[in-house]
Amino acid sequence: MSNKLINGKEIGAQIRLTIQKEVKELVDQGITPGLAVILVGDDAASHTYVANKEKACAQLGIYSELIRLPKETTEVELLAHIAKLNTDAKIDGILVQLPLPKHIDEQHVIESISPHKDVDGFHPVSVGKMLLGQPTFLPCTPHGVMKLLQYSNVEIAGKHAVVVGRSHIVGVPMGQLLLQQDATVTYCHSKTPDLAAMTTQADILVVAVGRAKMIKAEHIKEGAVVIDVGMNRDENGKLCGDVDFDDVFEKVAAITPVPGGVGPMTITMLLVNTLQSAKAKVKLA
Ligand SMILES: Nc1nc2c(c(=O)[nH]1)N[C@@H](CN(C=O)c1ccc(C(=O)N[C@@H](CCC(=O)O)C(=O)O)cc1)CN2
Repeated sequence: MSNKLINGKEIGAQIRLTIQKEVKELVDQGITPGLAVILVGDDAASHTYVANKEKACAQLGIYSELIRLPKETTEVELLAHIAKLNTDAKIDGILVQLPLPKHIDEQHVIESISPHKDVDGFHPVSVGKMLLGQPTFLPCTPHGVMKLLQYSNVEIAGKHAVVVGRSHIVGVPMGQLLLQQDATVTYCHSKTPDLAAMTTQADILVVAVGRAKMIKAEHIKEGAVVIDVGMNRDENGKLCGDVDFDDVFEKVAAITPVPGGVGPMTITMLLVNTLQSAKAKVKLA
């Protein structure tokens, strides 16, 4: 494999070994970290991600509970499940798989999760603490990207990082975490008039927009590090990122592939957060 590739599977596996060891230490003290995942509806991709989360928990010795609910589930019914999990001593982390069916208010659901069990890092309390640089649950995908950069020895301080995309889940926290590591950060989005003029200034380019292969060689500065958060299907139904991998490859210093880049790190960081939550419970007791 080319040394230009930032391999999320390998880096994730290294981190998972550490988690496994720490989980065992907790279990030896009589505490088993527990994660509850709620899946509403029948989105095929969500089913895959949730199955992968369950498998990863089982491999690392984390207790997991999957609550599958039909797509007709009302918001009130969903909130009742969350209320129970909020006070369930076996559960350290609660994750509601997104996206939710349209009739359910996502933000309302996120805000109903106890901040102590918010292993997704989406609750306003977690977001506020993250912005202030205080210890909290960091959102899994941006946190995973930071780990990829760290494990790949990519220097961040003093570099120009350009984030394309401004979702609350990825783009916005991504820029903040890079800023906290002393990058100069530029956000780009659908209203940015000349995208290439911005992205060609990036030493580190993070793309999280959900549009297959939209970033081409013309958007890249020679020697840039490119992180592709996209997860799309191309015209042949093959999984691909937001970056046209083949088009940019010659120009970049390093790049994450899709699959095998950021995706596996999202699940790894969920396990990190679940462990962190279980450890915090021990400290409180
Ligand atoms: N509550 C949440 N919902 C969603 C999140 C999230 O962080 N919290 N993120 C995404 C989906 N996601 C995790 O839930 C996720 C996406 C992709 C992968 C992954 O490992 N992808 C593989 C390819 C998998 C495949 O073959 O389809 C890869 O990139 O190698 C993991 C997790 C939206 N919802």
